[in-house]
Amino acid sequence: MSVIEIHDLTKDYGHGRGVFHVSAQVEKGQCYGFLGPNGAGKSTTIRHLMGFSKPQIGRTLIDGKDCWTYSAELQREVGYLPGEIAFPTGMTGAQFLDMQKKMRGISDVTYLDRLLKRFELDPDIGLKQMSLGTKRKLAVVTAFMHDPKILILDEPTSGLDPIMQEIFIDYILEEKKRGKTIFLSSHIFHEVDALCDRIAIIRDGKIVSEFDPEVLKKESDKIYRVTFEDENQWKAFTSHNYTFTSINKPKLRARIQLKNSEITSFITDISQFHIKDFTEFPFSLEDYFMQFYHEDRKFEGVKQ
Ligand SMILES: Nc1ncnc2c1ncn2[C@@H]1O[C@H](COP(=O)(O)OP(=O)(O)OP(=O)(O)O)[C@@H](O)[C@H]1O
Repeated sequence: MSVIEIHDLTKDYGHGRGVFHVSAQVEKGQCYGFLGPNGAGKSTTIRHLMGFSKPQIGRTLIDGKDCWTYSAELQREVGYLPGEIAFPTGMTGAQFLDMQKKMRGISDVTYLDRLLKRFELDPDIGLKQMSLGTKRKLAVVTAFMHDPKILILDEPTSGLDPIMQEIFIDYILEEKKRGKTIFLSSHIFHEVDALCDRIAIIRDGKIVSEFDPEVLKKESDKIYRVTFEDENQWKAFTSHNYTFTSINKPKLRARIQLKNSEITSFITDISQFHIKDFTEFPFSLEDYFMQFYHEDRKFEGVKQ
């Protein structure tokens, strides 16, 4: 049994909005990422995992329990970091944390103190006076103060500065090592790449690709950029029957995309040319992702 299960989840808000037949499984100790832009359906999926919303079709389960039926129990146990959080006004961060401690029945504050230190959060400030970033840190500490086994994170690092983003990523990696199961949504490639064992790309409420990023990196085509000194050489090269992803005449450059099996013959071919520069572009999750969002603009021709 997987720790987190999404089966055929559908919520149709009309006009093509919502999520449609989404399925995913997350095993114990795994970090699963939902990658997509605003409005793709990430928060809708997460709201169903947290039992805030009832599926029209399909089901979501955590630890084998239906998220809608067992919503109160799961909401207590799971570490949930919402995309946006509205804090009450008229109290300090410390008072808010005290309230949360009581609600959750936490008496041992060792883990909470560790979190406050780690995220450099001074809770003795009024919630109203807190900057957006500080509020975000408070949301993080609140979500994890009970040291939950399962973390559900909606765009976890949005609103954090780059240093805090790194601290957060290191923290999640450590939690993963401690065996926690994590489901996160994001539109930040670096975050997803650094954390996730499996990634689903979501577009218009549907999963359009699901993969293990390590396998994809190994198996994906390679991109090389070749720059020439001489226009005739550039012309001869670009008239070859390769898959060119861009051709730049003013700079006498071309980018080509090769399957692993084509590399040897390419190296033999290219050795006959006078080359000014030869660069391999490593696999990029962003480029892979963009394929699904720019399918109609395959040949851009202007990349440098
Ligand atoms: N309660 C609702 N009623 C109507 N439409 C909704 C509702 N909730 C979400 N939607 C629509 O469903 C689509 C998916 O929204 P969702 O919030 O899941 O996207 P997202 O990928 O999390 O993006 P964002 O980062 O902008 O929240 C959007 O077009 C949104 O406007």
